[in-house]
Amino acid sequence: MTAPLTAPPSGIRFDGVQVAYGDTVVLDGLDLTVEPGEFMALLGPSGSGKTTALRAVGGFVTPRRGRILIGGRDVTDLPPYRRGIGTVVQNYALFPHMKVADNVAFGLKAQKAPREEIAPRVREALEMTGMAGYADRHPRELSGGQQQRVALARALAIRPGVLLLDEPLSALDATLRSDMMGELARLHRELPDVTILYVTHDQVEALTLADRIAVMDAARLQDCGTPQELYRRPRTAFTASFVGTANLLPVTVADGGVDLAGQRLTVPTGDAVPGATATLCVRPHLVGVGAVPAADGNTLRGTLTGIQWRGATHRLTAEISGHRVLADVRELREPPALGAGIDLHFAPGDAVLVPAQLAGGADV
Ligand SMILES: Nc1ncnc2c1ncn2[C@@H]1O[C@H](COP(=O)(O)OP(=O)(O)OP(=O)(O)O)[C@@H](O)[C@H]1O
Repeated sequence: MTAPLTAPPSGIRFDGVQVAYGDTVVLDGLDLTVEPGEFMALLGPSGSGKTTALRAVGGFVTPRRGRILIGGRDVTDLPPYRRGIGTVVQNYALFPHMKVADNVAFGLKAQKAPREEIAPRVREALEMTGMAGYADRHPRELSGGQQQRVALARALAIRPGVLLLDEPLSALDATLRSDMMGELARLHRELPDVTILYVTHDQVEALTLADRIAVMDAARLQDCGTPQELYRRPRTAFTASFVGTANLLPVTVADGGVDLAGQRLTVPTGDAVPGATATLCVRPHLVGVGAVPAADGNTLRGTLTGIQWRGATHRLTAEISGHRVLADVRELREPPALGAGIDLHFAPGDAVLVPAQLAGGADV
């Protein structure tokens, strides 16, 4: 009987980490703490520095400045194999000439694990990933999803304190991806001491799986919080549009609200200074159709410019004072005609004011 897959709890700390290639800084002073056992997603557009951050933890790139700590220990100068890390990348990177069991045993052998421990730990890792029946196959005899499970088993076999996952689902089709998301959520529950750093540009994966999301853009950390915090209370227009869909409207702060193209809207303004420009963020599913009394919310008058039937919902696009506003509403029995006047409304508490961004508009 082998001990279950466990690892000493070890969080990750990025301490002012800067990575550059030649003159180009691709990770700029990253400060971020991933708590022991936490599932942290690094979310951001292509080229934002997510993979570089992950590779810095793995020891595959060397920071020009700053330190990386794992479990409180400075590992910046340690080679990858001495960091106690399991890694899974997008295209599996299995050895094609080796059987599944040998692929999974690879890290254990490299670590010079005692011979008698290898077979049981390979079995255990294959069981955890639902691949126990495939030990004698070659990777080419497996589907993409199965190969990805083997790659996960290989990473888990060394009982890592930290698991690095770089776009592990992006090569899979939609159904498999959804199944694998369920599997990863289960593994996270079953391995509560393993700290997971998960790189993705897919907000659904990040929102579904992560305990917290670090939002990256242009080599910098833009925001970090729980999925709910980032979705409900984004701190920047970038976060609002990258984590979920957002209506982003350019406004001027006024007393007790904001002005949108001359119309006063009642919204919480926090410590924003009257007269300052800002961006108002309202999620499309929090926008309703019809006018409401001023005491109940804000009414926006405009013209319907688009209507999309999405099964259970309709997505309406309206032009309001020259700005595009989306409303996701329950399927309408009698949808209004394109070009017709339309009133939309939202509750003051459903709007969030963020610093002004240059280009407004919803991101679909
Ligand atoms: N070995 C390298 N040499 C030079 N530039 C590199 C190298 N690796 C990455 N870069 C550059 O660093 C920047 C950040 O790359 P990185 O892979 O971290 O981004 P990413 O957010 O993970 O993007 P993606 O989602 O496309 O993988 C990019 O502009 C990329 O072109």
